[in-house]
Amino acid sequence: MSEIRSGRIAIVGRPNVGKSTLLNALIGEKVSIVSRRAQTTRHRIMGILTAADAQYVFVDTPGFQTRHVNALNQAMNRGVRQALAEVDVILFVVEACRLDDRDRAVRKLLPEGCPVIIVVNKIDQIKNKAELLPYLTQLAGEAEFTAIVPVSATRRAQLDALLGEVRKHLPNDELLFAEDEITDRSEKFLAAEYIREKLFRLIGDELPYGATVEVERFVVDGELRRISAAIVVDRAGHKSIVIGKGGEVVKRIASEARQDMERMFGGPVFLEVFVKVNSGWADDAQLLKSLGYE
Ligand SMILES: Nc1nc2c(ncn2[C@@H]2O[C@H](COP(=O)(O)OP(=O)(O)OP(=O)(O)O)[C@@H](O)[C@H]2O)c(=O)[nH]1
Repeated sequence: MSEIRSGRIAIVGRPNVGKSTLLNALIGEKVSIVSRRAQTTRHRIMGILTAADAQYVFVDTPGFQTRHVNALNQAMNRGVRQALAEVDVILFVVEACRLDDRDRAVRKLLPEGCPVIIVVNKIDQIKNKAELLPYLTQLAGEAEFTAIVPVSATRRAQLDALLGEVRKHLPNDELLFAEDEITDRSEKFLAAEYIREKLFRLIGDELPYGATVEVERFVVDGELRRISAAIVVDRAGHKSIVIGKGGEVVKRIASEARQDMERMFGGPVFLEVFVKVNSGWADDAQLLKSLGYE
């Protein structure tokens, strides 16, 4: 087996060329979360693909606004270039047989010295493949690149060829992120897990059987995550155990879970935890009664 390589990859291109579709096709629908400890760049990680011989870390590029690219001032352009210069490979996505001024504006933002792979997407739309050749020749004349790879993101065609090309430019000979630093679970799922874990740790044996955690609200507000969660118990008597004297227990659960979340999500968290009695039983009893059962 060939040695493992890893590195950071940015996907850029004008709106609608298929960047999101391509990312999803490459990494699947899963969103990987990386613990704060493992974060080393100022890029946000969009997804991680760990294959047998390579780990591809896809990052977004802050400030890369191709929509208003003509209005960008020099300083902003410099910022974008700097951010892009920190990645190891850039995928510059264009649409098969289409190249306009917006593509050219994006191309101008690409930093020198970083390998650029031109990804010609949507080749499934080209009926006559002969059309592709003059287009590729035109592209080759207009942009600096290390490779051109035609693909179809929606049909998942040529993606292995693309990854093979990317791999050649990944600089590290070890994983950027170890298995235990990455999770495919959503942040919402993890939020519930953290609360559940504190609940078990702080109440332990006294924990009422059947207590569950439901995240009722998870809103990302800039850097801040606003989370409301309910600890649901079966009986009113259980509620007071979870709340504790003067709310002591639930406050501690919330505070410790919040610290874990901030570490994992890499930003401030506003966490509200309340305790709720599942009225399901009562409702069922009421229903049975109304139907004539006791
Ligand atoms: N036929 C075809 N359509 C595609 C392909 N890839 C993406 N599309 C379509 O192109 C449209 C735009 O795709 P997106 O992935 O949203 O494009 P984007 O570049 O992320 O767009 P922005 O978020 O606006 O920058 C969608 O309707 C996709 O279904 C492809 O390989 N073939």
